[in-house]
Parts: sequence; structure tokens; C-alpha cells
Amino acid sequence: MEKIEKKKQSSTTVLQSEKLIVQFGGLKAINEFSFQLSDRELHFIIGPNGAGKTTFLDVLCGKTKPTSGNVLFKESIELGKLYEYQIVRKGVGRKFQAPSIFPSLSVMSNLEIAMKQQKGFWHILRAKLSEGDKEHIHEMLTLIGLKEESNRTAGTLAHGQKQWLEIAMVLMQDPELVLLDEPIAGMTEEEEEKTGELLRTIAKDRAVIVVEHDMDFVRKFADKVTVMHEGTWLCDGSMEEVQQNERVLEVYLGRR
Ligand SMILES: Nc1ncnc2c1ncn2[C@@H]1O[C@H](COP(=O)(O)OP(=O)(O)OP(=O)(O)O)[C@@H](O)[C@H]1O
Repeated sequence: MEKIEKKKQSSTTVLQSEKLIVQFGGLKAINEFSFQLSDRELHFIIGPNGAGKTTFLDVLCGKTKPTSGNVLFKESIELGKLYEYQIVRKGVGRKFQAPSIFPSLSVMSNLEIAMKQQKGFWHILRAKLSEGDKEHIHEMLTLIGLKEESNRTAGTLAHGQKQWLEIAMVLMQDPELVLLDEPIAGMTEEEEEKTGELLRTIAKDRAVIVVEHDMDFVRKFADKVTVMHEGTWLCDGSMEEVQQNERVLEVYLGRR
């Protein structure tokens, strides 16, 4: 996979939540959760089942509204007040666990559609791609290692390749923040490695939040890790730091 070498610049806060609460009936799935994300950071959120990780991503992309509190994107954009499509336009892109590629279309066509969706409904029906658009698509194919597969029907790709195509479709929106939910689920070791490298490359230009259960993967690729437990912030830091945290050992790693 080709790497785009861009030096990380000094970091600014791109996302901040303070005392965020999301309640489903009597259950506080998110309970006064505070979180901070720097620009160009590959930030993993870990925690036991039911900790509230996916619910947090749902709030960030507008799928779920906060019960109280909010999340500030780029200092002033209150994500909790926006609809999903508005959040996409503000620069937050999410890849869901469930596949969303068009399996009967070529890899190239999938990326073209993603690009036109970004530009609006009429572009999907009418507009031809400019030379610049085509170049952008080719750059993306190179980034995800699918240049040789551009004419292949997307449905025939290997599992890992489909996941990379989906990531590329999110990137066609040129988001400043990318959200990924368990991106390596079902992948081979080699695919996991390539995915980790791809995430590192992506995070050279934008912030990335990954919800992940595979601790070896997190250890290898995370810039920073936040541990959630019962909807709240438990601790954050490097993987080494959170692994040594007493509370994490007690509630999450179980002192095995
Ligand atoms: N739409 C919903 N309605 C009711 N309860 C919900 C809803 N979505 C999530 N929950 C509950 O909120 C809690 C947090 O769920 P969430 O999926 O965010 O956890 P998670 O950390 O992502 O877990 P996992 O690692 O198992 O995916 C769980 O108890 C879950 O059952």
C-alpha cells in the first residue's frame, strides 16, 4: 500500500465532549462522558461490551441525539444539534460495520458514486467527472492498494479489499474526522496489517477514531487510547499507560 508522506503538524483539538449523556429509557448508555481528540490523531476507543463505544460514534455521526451535553467539532460545531447529512457536510465521515458498497458495480464506479454523492444529487444523475476528479479517484485506488482491481466487480473482492473500498468511499467526502467501528473484524492477519498501515496513512491528514476489540491491533497502531466503562471515561493515554492503569486492570482486563 502506497504511503502518502505528510508530516504531522502541531496538533489542535478537533473534537471535545463534556459530560455527554445518552439515555435509553432507564439506561445511561453514555454517562457524563468526557473526551478529547487532537487533529491528525489515530485514536482508539476500547472497553468491555456495552461500555457505550458504538453509542458514542452514533452521537458523533448524528444517528443518536444526546440526552444532555454535547460534542464540539472544530471548537464551535455542536454535532448533537445537527442531522446526519449536515454532519457529513461539516466533515465527519463514518464507516459502519455493515457493508455499504454496491456489489454489482465495479470498484471504480463505487468510488465515482461516492464522489458524486459528495457533490449532490444532480451530480449522481448528470455530471461527468472532471480530470481532477478522475485523478483523485486514482490516488484513492493507489492508497487502498486496489489500482489493479479498478474494473473488478466490487462484490467479488476479498473481505479485506471490500473494507478498504468502503474506507475509500468515506474518504471521497474528504472528511476531517473519520469514524470506524471494528474495521478489522473478519480479516486475515495480512489484511489487518495493511489496514493498520492504511489507518496510519489516513491519520496523517485527518483525525481518526476507531472502536476496536483487538488489543494487539490497538497496541500496534494507536496514537492514543481511551477506555470506556459503563458509559464513562475510565482513562486515556498510550496503550502502555492504559494497560498499567489499576482501574482498567480491574474492570476491563480482569487481572488475568
Ligand atoms: N437503541 C438502543 N436502545 C436501547 N439500548 C441501547 C440502544 N443502543 C445501545 N443500547 C444499550 O446501550 C449500552 C451501550 O451499548 P453500545 O453498543 O454503545 O456498547 P459498546 O461499547 O459499543 O458494546 P460492544 O463492544 O458490545 O459493541 C448497552 O447496554 C446497549 O444494550
